[in-house]
Amino acid sequence: MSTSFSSLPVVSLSALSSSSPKPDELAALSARLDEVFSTTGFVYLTDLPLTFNHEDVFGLCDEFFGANGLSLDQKMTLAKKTFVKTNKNTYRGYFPTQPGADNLKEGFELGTPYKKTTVSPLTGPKFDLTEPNVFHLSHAEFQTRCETLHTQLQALSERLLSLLAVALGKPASFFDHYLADSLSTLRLLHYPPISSERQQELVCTPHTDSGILTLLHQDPTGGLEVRNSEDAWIPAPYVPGSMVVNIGDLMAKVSGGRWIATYHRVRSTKPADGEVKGRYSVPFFFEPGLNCVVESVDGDEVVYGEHVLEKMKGWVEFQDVVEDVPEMVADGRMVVEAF
Ligand SMILES: O=C(O)CCC(=O)C(=O)O
Ligand SMILES: [Fe+2]
Repeated sequence: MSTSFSSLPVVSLSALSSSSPKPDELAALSARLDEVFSTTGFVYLTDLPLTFNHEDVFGLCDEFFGANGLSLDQKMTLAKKTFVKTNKNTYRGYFPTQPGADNLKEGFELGTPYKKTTVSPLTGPKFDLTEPNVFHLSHAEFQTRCETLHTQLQALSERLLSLLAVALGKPASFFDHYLADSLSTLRLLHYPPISSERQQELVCTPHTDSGILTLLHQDPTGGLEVRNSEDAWIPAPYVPGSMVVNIGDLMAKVSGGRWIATYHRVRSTKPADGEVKGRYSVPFFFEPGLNCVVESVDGDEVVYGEHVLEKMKGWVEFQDVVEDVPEMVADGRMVVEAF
């Protein structure tokens, strides 16, 4: 049950760093994650089993969006089809800031770096959620680092999921079928500094995340806020060395409402004098494969690809391309509504 928390809990993952983790430490970690996801839905995780520190992660943002990063023309060669009709990529790649939009951010998204061999019968070639990643030609080494970070965050998600399975009283392997052909997305985000003529309070409007788990790196700028059970917005400031991890809508349903998909938002912070960078954040959205049957503890089920296509109809960056979706998921939509 959501509580009137006034700060986010901090949980150490040091138990995962050992090559042979102690069973009692893993059991304690599983119980602690269950507790925080049942009460706040959000947690800072520290002692992360990643080879990337914050400097490495935000270095990727700087290489893409920073003063010495890609020009707007270069970024637009990677833009999704909604923004550049002649581009082929619909799901992965760049999205620019939208004039007049509530969410004032640009982003670059990549998926699991696997080589796909078949087109999904669910979406067909016209709208392909398993399309390859796109990178700028001069970015070979950047590509390797982005894809390695994706792989490490996927591996960490897998370990968190097995701890969460145990918390639900299921075998540690309960969520393993989520891992086949996973659609997980790594998103590099840049919130440009707000110009004085556009004093906008919110740069990312209140929402819950739609999927399973989100693992977020945020830079020291601050501005992330999380809503408690009394509808108060609680600041979630930068904690060095941590990631903010939260439950998505689908995982809340999988757990039968035991875990909470908590509303969150980002407020603009006043730029320091001479500040031109803005804010960087890097969410990793753990997502199952397109054909994965996601079953809740109450026995409801949905095919993940149908869930995500349904959600995309409400997302601004897919408005053009999702026109084709109703025919493609005609049967699946009924299942989604039931779930
Ligand atoms: O930028 C952030 O700190 C949060 C971003 C977010 O909530 C999202 O992309 O879903
Ligand atoms: Fe979010």
